[in-house]
Amino acid sequence: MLYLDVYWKKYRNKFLLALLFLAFEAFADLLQPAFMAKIVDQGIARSNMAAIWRFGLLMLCVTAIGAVCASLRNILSGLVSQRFAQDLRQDLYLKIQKLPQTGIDHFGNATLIIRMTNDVTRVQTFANGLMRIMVKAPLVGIGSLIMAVHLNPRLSLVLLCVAPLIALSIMMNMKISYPYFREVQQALDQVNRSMQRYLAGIRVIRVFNRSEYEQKGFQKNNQRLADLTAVATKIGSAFGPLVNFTVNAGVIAILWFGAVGVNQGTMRTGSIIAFTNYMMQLLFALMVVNNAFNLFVRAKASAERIGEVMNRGSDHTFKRAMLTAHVRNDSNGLVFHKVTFSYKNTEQPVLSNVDFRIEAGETLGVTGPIASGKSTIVQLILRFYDPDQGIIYFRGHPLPYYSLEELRKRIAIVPQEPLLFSGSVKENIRWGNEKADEQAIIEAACVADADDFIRHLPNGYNSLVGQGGVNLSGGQKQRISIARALVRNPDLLILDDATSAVDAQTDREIRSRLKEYSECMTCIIISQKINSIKDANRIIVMSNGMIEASGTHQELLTSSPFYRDVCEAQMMKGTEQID
Ligand SMILES: Nc1ncnc2c1ncn2[C@@H]1O[C@H](COP(=O)(O)OP(=O)(O)OP(=O)(O)O)[C@@H](O)[C@H]1O
Repeated sequence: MLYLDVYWKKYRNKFLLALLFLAFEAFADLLQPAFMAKIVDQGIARSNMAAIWRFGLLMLCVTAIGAVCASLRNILSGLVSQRFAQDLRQDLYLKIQKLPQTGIDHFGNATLIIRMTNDVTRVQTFANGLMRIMVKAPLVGIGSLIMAVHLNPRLSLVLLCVAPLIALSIMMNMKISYPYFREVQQALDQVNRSMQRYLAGIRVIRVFNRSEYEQKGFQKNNQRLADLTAVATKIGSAFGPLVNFTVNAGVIAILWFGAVGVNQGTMRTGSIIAFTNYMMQLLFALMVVNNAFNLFVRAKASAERIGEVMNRGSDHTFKRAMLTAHVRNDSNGLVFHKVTFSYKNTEQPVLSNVDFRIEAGETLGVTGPIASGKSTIVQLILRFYDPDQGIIYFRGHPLPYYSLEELRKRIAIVPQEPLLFSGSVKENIRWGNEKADEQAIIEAACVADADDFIRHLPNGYNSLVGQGGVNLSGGQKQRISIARALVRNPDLLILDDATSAVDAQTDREIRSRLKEYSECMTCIIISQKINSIKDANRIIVMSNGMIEASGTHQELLTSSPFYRDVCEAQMMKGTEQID
């Protein structure tokens, strides 16, 4: 948990100051039974009012100092723990932003959310507790022990028997309950995952009448969370009464021995009262330590889960210096050189020995059956993943030559599922390039054949789009998404099935405008629609992760049976006339 060092260094001084106030507070608590003994033995027993006043006032002063220290410590502990949690959440957010796709796949969305919220809160609660009570308890406990031994060494033997028993039960508590708290957090992840799944697919679930089925899945996860929490809490709460019982037995033993001592004239009543008080303070301290261990095991489990994310390395390496040796001067576009790749959980390679090139300003069409690896090509270009074998060159350099930011600045993608955010249409387009001015936005919308429909919206470019673009049709969303990609002025534009929801006429319109828009922009169009790719300089036909055929539209009509069949099928459908 080395990542916590940063926060320790940042807040160490304030933390230690809070502990100093806490120590004064503990000291004030410890003095009180001693004053009380003096009041009883020197004041009440001897009817000495002056002694009662003197020790009474001293006791009040010490209590007041303790109260001021407690207030200051409260202010500091609140401040430090909140700032610490804020920093931790912020850093975790930044770390998640920088995690490679393999890292995101590894954790999953649900657990990342829980780690950022619930786990951070647990660590914060523990840090706050440390400054409020957890450190005070051992101080008061040890102080009580010292004062008690000082007051009556013989009676202290009782403490020596009780204390190890209590320490033993606290250690057992920690050892037994720790694994359960880790499991509780994992179960919470599961509950979150079911909820996320439901919300993501809410429309489909309702249409298919599968709400009950989904509810059962949720119920199962929820039940597991409740069961595990119950077990973990039971274990924790079984130890509390055990500690309580042991200390109370100790108190009774002290009262019994004390009574015998008073009868024999070897002890004074005030000392017995003070001794019992110290014993109670020790009891309280040990109970707090026991609770603190409960909080500690939870916080430790949470801190480890946060640490797993914080310590996850970046798979991406920025190797500009190393890779200058690999420069390819023969191409200024995009080159896939014998690329083979599999996802972590796939046995067979998803791409095998894929080899193609497109020059700057050219258009590459990619087609092929479902799951043939078309979108995976895009994932590799954007470096969400790196190839297992082979090299991808962009503008003459292997991809790792560029920093991720630099690379992605030069590329724009229109994904299969357009993602719009709540805000105006204009804001959604400008999201692609915050420096884009009004004219650039309109120009991009015109190329994407979106200008016309946007102007017909109630407030034109200022019309509001709901989260996810709920108030727009699929085709409208796709066109705004294309405009957003264009305002980036990318060197490479990737359209991944980006016009699947627009009609053939609009599709043709967009393609012809794209050609005029930028002559030097390289373009990759992935599509099952032959019309969308037929004008490309080169088309590759993917099959089972391999390039089955490549060439121009005319060449493929003779060389690729798959391409020819798809072409004929789309012509026969009538709706997709190949022009
Ligand atoms: N993140 C992932 N993890 C594991 N396997 C994946 C992942 N993404 C895709 N795959 C698998 O890789 C294979 C190729 O998927 P890909 O999305 O590249 O196909 P595609 O040709 O684009 O398909 P489609 O036309 O349906 O979009 C599929 O078998 C798919 O299950």
